[in-house]
Amino acid sequence: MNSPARIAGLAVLVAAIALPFLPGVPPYWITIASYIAMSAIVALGIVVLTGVAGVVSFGQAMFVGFGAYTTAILTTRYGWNALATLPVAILIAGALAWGIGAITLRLKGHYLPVATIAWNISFFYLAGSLDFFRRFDGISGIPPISLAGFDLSDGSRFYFLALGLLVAAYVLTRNLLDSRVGRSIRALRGGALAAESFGVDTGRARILAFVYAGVLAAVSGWLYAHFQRAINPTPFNITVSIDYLLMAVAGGVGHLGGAILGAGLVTVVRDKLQDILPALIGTQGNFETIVFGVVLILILQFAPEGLWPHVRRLFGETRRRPPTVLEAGSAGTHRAMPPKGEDVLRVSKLRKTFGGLVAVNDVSFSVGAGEIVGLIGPNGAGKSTSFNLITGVLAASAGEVRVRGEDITGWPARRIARLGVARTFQHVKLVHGMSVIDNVALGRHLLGRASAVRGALRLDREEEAAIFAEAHRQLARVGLAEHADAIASELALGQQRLVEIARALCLDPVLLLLDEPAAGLRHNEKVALADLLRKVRDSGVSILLVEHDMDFVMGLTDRLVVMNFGAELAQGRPAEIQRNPAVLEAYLGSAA
Ligand SMILES: Nc1ncnc2c1ncn2[C@@H]1O[C@H](COP(=O)(O)OP(=O)(O)OP(=O)(O)O)[C@@H](O)[C@H]1O
Repeated sequence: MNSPARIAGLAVLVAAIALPFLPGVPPYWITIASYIAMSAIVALGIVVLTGVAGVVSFGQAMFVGFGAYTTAILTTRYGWNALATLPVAILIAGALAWGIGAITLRLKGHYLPVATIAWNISFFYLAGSLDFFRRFDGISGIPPISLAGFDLSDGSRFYFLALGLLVAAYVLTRNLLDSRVGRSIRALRGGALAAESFGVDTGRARILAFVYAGVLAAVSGWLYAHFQRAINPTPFNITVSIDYLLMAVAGGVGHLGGAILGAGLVTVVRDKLQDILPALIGTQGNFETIVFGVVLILILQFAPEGLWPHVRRLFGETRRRPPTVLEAGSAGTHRAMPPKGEDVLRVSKLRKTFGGLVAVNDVSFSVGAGEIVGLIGPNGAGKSTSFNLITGVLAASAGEVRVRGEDITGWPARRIARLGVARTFQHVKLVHGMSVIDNVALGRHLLGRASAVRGALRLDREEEAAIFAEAHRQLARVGLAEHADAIASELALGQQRLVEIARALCLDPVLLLLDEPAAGLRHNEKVALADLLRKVRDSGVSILLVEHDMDFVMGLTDRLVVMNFGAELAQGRPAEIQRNPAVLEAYLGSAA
């Protein structure tokens, strides 16, 4: 438990607490340390938003402004106590972030960062133009934060308040990312399609990350207003937003520790350069901005992931271990399986066109309860497209898909997953930076309930224990128990396919769609996989399988559907299909 990294972290915290008590420490250092704490709170939000969720925002200073103006207006104009304005600042910033996020996060590519710039500039000029915000003169006379007669806006007391809020923000953020909702936010980068297929509302997860970052920024703004005791639009301008982003990037935008390191580094270096450069050059000017830019370019050139991974390596890697709770007892409830004979999946006249190309041409077939059906055909026959139509990844051009009698045509993937439809992908879609067991646990997203708040406050441990117990059980079923803590992308491709199967089994499916599950597996691994799939079938689960390995398919499936050029060519038992002249001609013949 007491890893060198943990001890180093505690040592930094103890040093931060001891700072004001050290003999000879000038008050100015305490002021700088307070600024670092305030900036680090904003940068922590950027780590969640940009580093984890992959949303680049150039507008975080605006949310700092929301927090600062809320408390400035409520305290100076309406006589509120400073402490009472904090929850209001959080609510207002959260609500505005939700609204802004709902509009802006629909934008793709570079339009999104550009939109955040536009919001920030608009806010700057709005605050600078409206009497309500006292224009560019700003609001002065903001009272200190006081608790039971203690002035908390003073020197080291303010520093401890800022440090306390930074520690709280750090712990809450770490807990959040380590929770069910956190996994869905972590899946946004690279794994959004797979996450949707397991019931994650990725649009909501993005907004949540945006709101969380906005709220942290507002808390920092609240502190700032009471520290400065006067505010105007300048510290909430786009240039300051860029500073916050640079802090996170220089520290390491994918790491919580990087936010604190980056905030410290940028604040101290900027401060030192402001002192040194005018003396060196002999004239006043914003030279530190130029040098600062060069230093940052060098950091990004030689440490593109920021400095944090290098610092962490000095103290040895620590990988967060998810709860290993095989002893946690119940792994959760299991879905009632459909009775034998029921059509779990019925596809009727399904059609998909891409421009002039008919990828799936009026295909009809069904999969019965507890049946393994193989969907085979030459390359480009339309198998994967059919999978994507059934699971809601693509919208059908015509036709109908029913799961257990329910017409699911046109449903989004995450809604279809709720019916117990789980899948793997032809091109493996795991969240690469996440551990194997976290990836598998994502498959159980729908069976959890814990909200972001419960996760951040660690009130979700019982549910997490059940989720991970099931994830470990399914990982052991596919023979990868010993790889639970590995990073998913470190595994061989065949093993990654097995992780996808474990993730799909975690959903407790009634219908499992496997796209080339045996590709990349060795012979004995294929035999083990076929055994597992038979057991899964025998437990009542229906399986639809796309596979090119004919020995694997013929030995495993109960029935086959053969496609060619998007159309259905034949259906029947494997032995019949092997003798079917049309199939031999179109597919097996060409393969021979
Ligand atoms: N998003 C897309 N846009 C345009 N064409 C597409 C798209 N997806 C698939 N296609 C085309 O649709 C046809 C069917 O492709 P699909 O991937 O479904 O075949 P497949 O049977 O799964 O092939 P393989 O065994 O090689 O994976 C192909 O001609 C393919 O190029």
